[in-house]
Amino acid sequence: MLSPYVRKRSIPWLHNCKCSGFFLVADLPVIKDVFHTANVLSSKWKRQEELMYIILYDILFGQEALLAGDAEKFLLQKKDVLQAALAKLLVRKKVKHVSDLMTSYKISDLPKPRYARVNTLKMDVESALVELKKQYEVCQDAMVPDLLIFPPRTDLHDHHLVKSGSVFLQGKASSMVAVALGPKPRWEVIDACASPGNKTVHLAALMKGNGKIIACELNKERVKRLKDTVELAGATNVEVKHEDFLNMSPEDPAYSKVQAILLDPSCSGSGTVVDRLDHLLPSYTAESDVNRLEKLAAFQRKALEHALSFPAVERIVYSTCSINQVENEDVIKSVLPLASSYGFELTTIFPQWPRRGHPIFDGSQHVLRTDLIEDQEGFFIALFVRKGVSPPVKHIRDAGNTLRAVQRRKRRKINSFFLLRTLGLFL
Ligand SMILES: C[S@@+](CC[C@H](N)C(=O)[O-])C[C@H]1O[C@@H](n2cnc3c(N)ncnc32)[C@H](O)[C@@H]1O
Repeated sequence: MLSPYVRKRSIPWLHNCKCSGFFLVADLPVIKDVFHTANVLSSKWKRQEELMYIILYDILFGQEALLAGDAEKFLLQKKDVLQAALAKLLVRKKVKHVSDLMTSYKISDLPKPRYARVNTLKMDVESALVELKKQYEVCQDAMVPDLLIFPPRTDLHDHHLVKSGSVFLQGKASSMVAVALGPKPRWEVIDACASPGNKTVHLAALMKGNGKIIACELNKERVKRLKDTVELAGATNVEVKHEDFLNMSPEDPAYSKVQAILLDPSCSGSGTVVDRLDHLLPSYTAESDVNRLEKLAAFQRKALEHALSFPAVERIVYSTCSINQVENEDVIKSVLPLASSYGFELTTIFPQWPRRGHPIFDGSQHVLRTDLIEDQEGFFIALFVRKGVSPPVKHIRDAGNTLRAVQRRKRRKINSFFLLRTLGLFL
């Protein structure tokens, strides 16, 4: 059953929620500040923090008549102090009405929701919702259909659906990548830098377990992790390869039917919270950071150019969990001429998403960014779609061979001419 404070408020992530009612989260900073200012909670009541929040909400803004238990009685006795604290808060935030209080809080102050993706290879979204609603307040994301949104701080780690691989704990930005690629069920797809495999198994689910996914991973230890994820997800259409993606030849007949590539290469991870502590490491220097970024960007560019050269590929999605332009827009900009020569164009993904790429090249609005603070992860996603016809690799090779043969014949003719002339001189 939903709690009495269920309401949908005008905060960004709830706009992405398919359901109509939701939690109090938008009011939570106000409630917390009132408690902090009033300083009325003994340690006994502090241990029941969440309950206190609900009751205080009802005392200040809700249905006081419904309050009956001990905790309610305790807070009702403190009503004057709590109302005075609220009045102080209005003065401090320089607003007149309680309704204006919310807007005085920065979005980054608001608690953030949790996400989990339903592995549709094992369970459909409806059944997952029914099962999870027994314990949690949950709704479906409006942009990524197999993604579920939970209230902040929901802990699903030990839930049986997570342990059995029916639900994966995957963030929204990360879940947008495979959806952006949009593979069809019978396609052949390469996941170029695959481990730990969250996007690999998402691809498998989107392809309904059909077709084939070649999941490539360079690092031996991480190959094991990838295999575990694939097994947990029950993704039987995945072939795991311990290989350097750059060594997978586009001319190899084994890849002649590959229609899509997901390229999520190693990156600085600056869009994830953990990486923001990098600068505290003893080895950190600004210079080492620049060198590291340059090396990463060089690899990312090379890998993207390599992906573009597969002859039958129609769609390539490039993503990073980095907020650095050098790993994102700069990489895309640098491959645009090559992409265009192969017939690829950047194509808009999730047009309803407001945060687009930095405007450093024509078409930067096609790519998207997610914000580290507001969206919890700083991701970058770009999609190339082949619109024109590119000469298959074999033809490029044949054309190259023909050119070289013509040049050889020309050289032979010239040599023969000089030979004859020289001979003529002597004859
Ligand atoms: C950002 S992680 C991929 C995360 C993965 N896509 C997911 O969503 O679970 C990048 C992975 O690429 C692997 N990698 C780096 N260079 C590679 C290469 N040349 N070929 C294949 N894999 C590579 C790394 O070992 C790492 O596991």
